[in-house]
Amino acid sequence: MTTDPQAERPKTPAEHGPMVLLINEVDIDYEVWEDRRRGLRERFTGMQGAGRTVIHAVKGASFAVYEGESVAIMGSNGSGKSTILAAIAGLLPVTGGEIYASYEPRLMGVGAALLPKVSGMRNIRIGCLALGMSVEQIDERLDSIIEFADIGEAINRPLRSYSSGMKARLLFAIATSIRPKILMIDEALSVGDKEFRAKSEGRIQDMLNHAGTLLMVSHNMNELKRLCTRGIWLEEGVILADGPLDEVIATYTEGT
Ligand SMILES: Nc1ncnc2c1ncn2[C@@H]1O[C@H](COP(=O)(O)OP(=O)(O)OP(=O)(O)O)[C@@H](O)[C@H]1O
Repeated sequence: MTTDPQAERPKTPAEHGPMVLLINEVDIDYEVWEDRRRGLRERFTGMQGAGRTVIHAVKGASFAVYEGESVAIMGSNGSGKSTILAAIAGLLPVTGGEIYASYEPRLMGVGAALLPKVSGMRNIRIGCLALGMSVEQIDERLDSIIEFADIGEAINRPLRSYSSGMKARLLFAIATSIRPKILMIDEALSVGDKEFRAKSEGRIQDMLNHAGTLLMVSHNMNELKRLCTRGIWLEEGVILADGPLDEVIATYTEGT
């Protein structure tokens, strides 16, 4: 296991294919305006106002992922896990470093961008178009997506009327309707019920059996153990450990 972020990354296990993702010395900052008013005097004299703050969410992160790998990303709240996945998906710019991907990574998160006022059915069409499917391909797959989501009549209701679990079912059904080469899951499975989790884990295993690659953020260690073989521990935006999942979980559990 590598504990020094500067040290050499773990070697490619023989059973894995070529490198599909390279994260090289990546920094990601957020700029926020915070309210620094501290009292009446400051408020009336205007001496103190809102101030610009930069949050360094990810600091010098480097790792490579190989075809067929399933990587768990763990760490405390606010350690930068979602930020790094969003940057890999191209939803956030990096402040420094580079991200290279051989295929377009597909991100599934509970907050993923579907349209709240539009029905589940129309959201399927919109989501599939965004994945690059043709209208004919969507028509072909529509029934199986609806069947996998399995949310009954709710499929005709606007998305904003869905529970978080119903939304996750629909998102997962869309995101995996064409077997993705690189799938990233950000906590999205944990909101589903037992039956949904079992079904989606089956689909993920199938994807991994077909040389797909998985990056998964979860606070549920059992879920990570079922699906992943490698772990990356991120804390305050810095990678503290990267290696076989059991070892990284042990180090993480001891260290928190
Ligand atoms: N949109 C944003 N604007 C400003 N700061 C943000 C934004 N999103 C996240 N952050 C900050 O970036 C840091 C990393 O947040 P991130 O959401 O990546 O953490 P996380 O590891 O996914 O946390 P959690 O386990 O709670 O989901 C935190 O300090 C957070 O406050």
